[in-house]
Amino acid sequence: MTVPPTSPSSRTPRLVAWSTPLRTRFRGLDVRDGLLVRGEAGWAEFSPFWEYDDAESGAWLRAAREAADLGWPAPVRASVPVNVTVPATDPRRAHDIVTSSDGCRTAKVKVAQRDAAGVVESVDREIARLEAVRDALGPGGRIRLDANGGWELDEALRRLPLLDRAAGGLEYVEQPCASVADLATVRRATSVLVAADESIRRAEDPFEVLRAEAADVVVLKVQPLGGVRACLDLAERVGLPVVVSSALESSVGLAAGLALAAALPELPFACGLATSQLLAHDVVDEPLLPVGGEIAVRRPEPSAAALALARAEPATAERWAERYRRVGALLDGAAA
Ligand SMILES: O=C(O)CCC(=O)C1=CC=C[C@@H](O)[C@@H]1C(=O)O
Ligand SMILES: [Mg+2]
Repeated sequence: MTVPPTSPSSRTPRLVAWSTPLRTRFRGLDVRDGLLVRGEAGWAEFSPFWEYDDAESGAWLRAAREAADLGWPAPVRASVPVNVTVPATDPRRAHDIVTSSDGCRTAKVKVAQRDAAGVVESVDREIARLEAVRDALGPGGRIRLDANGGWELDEALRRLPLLDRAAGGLEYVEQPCASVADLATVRRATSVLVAADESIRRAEDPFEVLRAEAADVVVLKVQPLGGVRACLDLAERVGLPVVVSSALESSVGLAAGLALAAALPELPFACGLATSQLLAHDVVDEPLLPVGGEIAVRRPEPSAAALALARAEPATAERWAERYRRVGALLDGAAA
């Protein structure tokens, strides 16, 4: 599909909408979709989750324009260690996901998932998942949790010691509670390190986490934070160890996360960039997947053959083109 340019910064964009089933349900999604945008510097991805409004999607478009129009700063490393991502699934499936992760030595396990009625998953199920993941990883692997802010403070304080024990030691817990104040309390009251994700990428003021001494680690995602350069700048100003994570993109979007991880001066933790493993189809011939637990830094291009399986239906493509135009108009209006 070819559409007229929406802004002077993207003169001859070509837009292709993609869509794929997920191999395992993840953050309530069974399907992931997005838009690929071609600019003078290469292909970019614009894929805010559908529940994000146009204002919040502006940062995602800034990231796409950076990729399409400018490209990224030079890498300082040729490959990036990554974690396998384990959705809130049953122990057998969790075990399989880890053993088929091509050598990942770190697993990030989703916890605190709520069902359609809003009831949080039982700690017994979480324990069973962690035991399966530890069994699959062996004693040397690392396990981190991601609660997506889903626990109340008292739940986090009650569950974390149990989950720490079931995992045979946790590397850290990502966003155990929603508020910065609760993150700070969890950090003070337990021995488990705390990583901030939503408190950075969806916050009015990402530095509140610093002032409250609420985190040991920050998770940075290129699209929600407005691009690779914006993330490098934030990392420098925050001064805490950074984990680069995906927003469940296709390999075209993952390449931006890889570029960020490759350009950071220090990279002490495995990054959450192995999420092409969760997609049934990707948009490139050779997706950005780990080999021996690391992803080689490169920027793959979408291919007609891959898109034959991953192209969105016309109605979905039209929704994406519309959204891209609306968010672009909002950004350009705000800049004028
Ligand atoms: O960090 C990873 O292992 C994979 C990425 C990941 O977990 C996420 C991707 C997209 C949306 C988020 O809900 C989720 C996260 O919270 O980190
Ligand atoms: Mg997270």
